[in-house]
Amino acid sequence: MMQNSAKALFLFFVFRFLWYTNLMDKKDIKNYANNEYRRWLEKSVKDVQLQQELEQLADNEEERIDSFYTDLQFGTSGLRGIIGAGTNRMNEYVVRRTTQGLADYLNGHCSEPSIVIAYDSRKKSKVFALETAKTLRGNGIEVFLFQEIAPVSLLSYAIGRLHCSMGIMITASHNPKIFNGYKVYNQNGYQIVGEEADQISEAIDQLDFFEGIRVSEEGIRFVDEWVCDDFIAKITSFSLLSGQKKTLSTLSVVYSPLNGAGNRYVRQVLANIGFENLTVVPSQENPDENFTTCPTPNPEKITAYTESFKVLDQIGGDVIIATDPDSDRVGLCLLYEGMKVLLTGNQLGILIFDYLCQRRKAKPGQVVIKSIVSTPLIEKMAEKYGLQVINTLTGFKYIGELITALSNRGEEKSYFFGFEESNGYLINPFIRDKDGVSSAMIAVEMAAYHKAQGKNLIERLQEIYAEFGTCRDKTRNYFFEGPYGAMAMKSLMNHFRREIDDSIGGRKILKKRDYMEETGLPKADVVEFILEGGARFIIRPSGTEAKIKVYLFETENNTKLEKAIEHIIETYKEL
Ligand SMILES: O=P(O)(O)OC[C@H]1O[C@H](O)[C@H](O)[C@@H](O)[C@@H]1O
Repeated sequence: MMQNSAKALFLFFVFRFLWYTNLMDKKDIKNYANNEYRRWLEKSVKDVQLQQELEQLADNEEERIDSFYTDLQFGTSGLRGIIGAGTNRMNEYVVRRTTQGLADYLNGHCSEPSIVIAYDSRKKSKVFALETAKTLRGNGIEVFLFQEIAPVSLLSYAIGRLHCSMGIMITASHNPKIFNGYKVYNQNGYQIVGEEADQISEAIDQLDFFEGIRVSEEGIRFVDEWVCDDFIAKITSFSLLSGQKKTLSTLSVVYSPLNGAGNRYVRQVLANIGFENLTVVPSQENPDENFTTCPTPNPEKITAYTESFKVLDQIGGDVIIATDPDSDRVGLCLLYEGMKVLLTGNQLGILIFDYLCQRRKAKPGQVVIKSIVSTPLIEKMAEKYGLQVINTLTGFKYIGELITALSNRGEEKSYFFGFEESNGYLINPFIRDKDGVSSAMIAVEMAAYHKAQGKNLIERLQEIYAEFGTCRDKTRNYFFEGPYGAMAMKSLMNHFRREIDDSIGGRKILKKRDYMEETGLPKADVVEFILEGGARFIIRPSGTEAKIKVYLFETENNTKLEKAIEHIIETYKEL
């Protein structure tokens, strides 16, 4: 007879096959989830807390199904899920199983593996970091654990400085407080991709949540303070205005770390370059796992700036800078003609790129790396300076991968800038993920530099549009939650892939690119449309949240196209 865990594993693979081939119906999903739920109830009799959480799901079918219909999978940026009981949730069991799989992989590939672990200010981040550390120790892996919350970029940096084989960051980045997550970095400091990610996922899939996990509390080492100081000094060294107090003093900045890890680092770096007019938003200065005053701590969203606006109104000031809880994203708002304007991630990317081109002599042939969903205006700007642009799929890990390839060829110096429309920037290749700390520094310098010349950032942006052509960008998000939402998203993507060919929103389709076919990039569930009149849009399911994302690029404001796309999407929501 098949052992229980082997049987569960077998059923899981059958389920996974049916799910991916879209052969499951709602009844299958329900049955699978309910079986798994019952198994968790049986297996966790000794865990009082888990039993209580599971009992709460007994009368809540929707939540129960969503918690158990699948396992959390590595997406754009690691595992990410709602905190709670279940295979599709972030909890101690999921964290230990993931870590055990990672340990199995690493022990099979490395002779003396070591891992550095960081975490942000979220609910359970420290608990999950400790569980991760114990599971690694149980597998004989050397562990360095940060003693305090740390930005993603510091983790990426620490991997190299401590000569580790990998790094793990416990965070759900900019998501609301109910989420947490688990990002895995390789020895080069970027998040796992391709075959390595597949092999790690396979190692995890082999495991049960309750058996075969080895833990030990012995021998966890902490990361020394010098690593943090070293990181701050390194970032300071990339300043392009350091010590130019006359220019820097023209600007007044309000900064919000959005209750996350950026506070200490952004402040220190700005102090180091001699920037003094900084006011930190008091209610968002210290860690707050509830994100009480910024329920969605995402610098892409105007609502993340509500508290900053109050401070700006009190003290005056020119610019607001915000970094998200793991401090890999940065956003910028400014006062323009009496209004508070939030720059899009693309606009901020364009401005930083422009500033770097002006201040750091670009050498022809140097490389700018951006995702396919980030503004194409960069290509026109790059042409002027003789820079080469490389496009990647969404996920800064692909930018990290390309930088590493450059570095392996001894061409690291040819890296100029990397960016994604989702407010992710990297001005120097010393780390391999987007960095909110150095980006905050450069954004402040850039605003001061233009202000000293009598210009604000909107005026500079208009000059850029005048030179290279206007490119309006809009990113729209459409949420499809739960297992049936995931099925609807699959059908919706198939609709755009197969049914939309001639025109949309009154615009003729000139070219359509399906990234599931050969494009030179890894296959991905993305479809791109190039339309007459210079418009273009891309549609894809998010790899970090349960939503469809549409990225529009147009020369003029065209709501007809947006409405037509939206109409199709809304139809699928009702399925
Ligand atoms: O569009 P998504 O799959 O949700 O990803 C949006 C962004 O999420 C995270 O911030 C990743 O680190 C980025 O690389 C990615 O661009």
